[in-house]
Amino acid sequence: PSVGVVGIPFSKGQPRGGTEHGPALLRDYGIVERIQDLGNKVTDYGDLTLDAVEDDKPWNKVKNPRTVGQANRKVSECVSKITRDRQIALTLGGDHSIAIGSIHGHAQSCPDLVVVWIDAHADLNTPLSSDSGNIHGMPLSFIVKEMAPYTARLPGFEWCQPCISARDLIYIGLRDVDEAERAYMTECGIASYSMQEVDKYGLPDMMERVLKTVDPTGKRPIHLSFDVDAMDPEYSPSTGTPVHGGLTRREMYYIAEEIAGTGRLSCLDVVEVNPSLGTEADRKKTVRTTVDVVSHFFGKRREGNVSADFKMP
Ligand SMILES: N[C@@H](CCCCC(O)O)C(=O)O
Ligand SMILES: [Mn+2]
Ligand SMILES: [Mn+2]
Ligand SMILES: [Mn+2]
Repeated sequence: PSVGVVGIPFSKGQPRGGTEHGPALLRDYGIVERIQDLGNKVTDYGDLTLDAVEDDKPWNKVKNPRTVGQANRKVSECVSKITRDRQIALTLGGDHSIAIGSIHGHAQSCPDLVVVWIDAHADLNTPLSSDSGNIHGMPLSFIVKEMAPYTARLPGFEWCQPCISARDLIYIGLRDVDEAERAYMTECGIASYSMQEVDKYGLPDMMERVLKTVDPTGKRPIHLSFDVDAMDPEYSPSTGTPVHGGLTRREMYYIAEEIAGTGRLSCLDVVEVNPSLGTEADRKKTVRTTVDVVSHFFGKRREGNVSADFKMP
């Protein structure tokens, strides 16, 4: 399959500088080459140029609304173009607010997409429910149609219409959900497989349930939004909001190989790698694990791979 990679050097959805260096670090550790070496045809579109909006006053507690809105409009245009050209989009973040543009753009060319959100957090706060005011904790409230009554219209988001139904979204890995987010999920009927369900069902049964729930016909394009903080901090320490008791490297490999096996991965977000956090060893561990996991989303199989042009020796 052909893959379009775009770097989204962005950090204004949260207060810890450093996620803007995520794309460069992932590239330095060979994320593009690893995907190419698996036989994928890869086009690297480079990094988006994202500017801060002058005098971007908070909206209530919400920080950098215009800057985040403007950036996501660009993300949407870019992802829309990549997916319209029938390429799998790979967006390298950047904080998780970039998923607003990524899902919006993907939905322009694949309106029947489903979203699998792999994260320790629900990222479903609204501008009024958020305690932190960090938009990386709110992306899905701008995207899920049933959330519209609760989501205030922010300056900079005039372009953004919600584009998926609650039944087209499913979570994996939740273990740090705010009260309002839990209430919204119940109200809207959003399905979730938290770490409790991961342990209760085990991955094989859980992944079957996830895909059956969100895509029973097994035909719909998959938007996989992967927040590296879904993994246990043991594997991905350099991230802004780490939470203990997360997914292991093996568990992420399994999930990635099952998603890849559907042949319907249509956009992958890889977000919240923050090279500025932790020790040099933490940074190396985080980016190496992330690149390894991403290779399994793009065809790497632990049973072994044989390239198309392999000649039996
Ligand atoms: N729920 C917290 C933490 C959000 C973490 C965001 C990450 O998952 O992208 C908040 O709203 O600030
Ligand atoms: Mn997130
Ligand atoms: Mn998270
Ligand atoms: Mn731990």
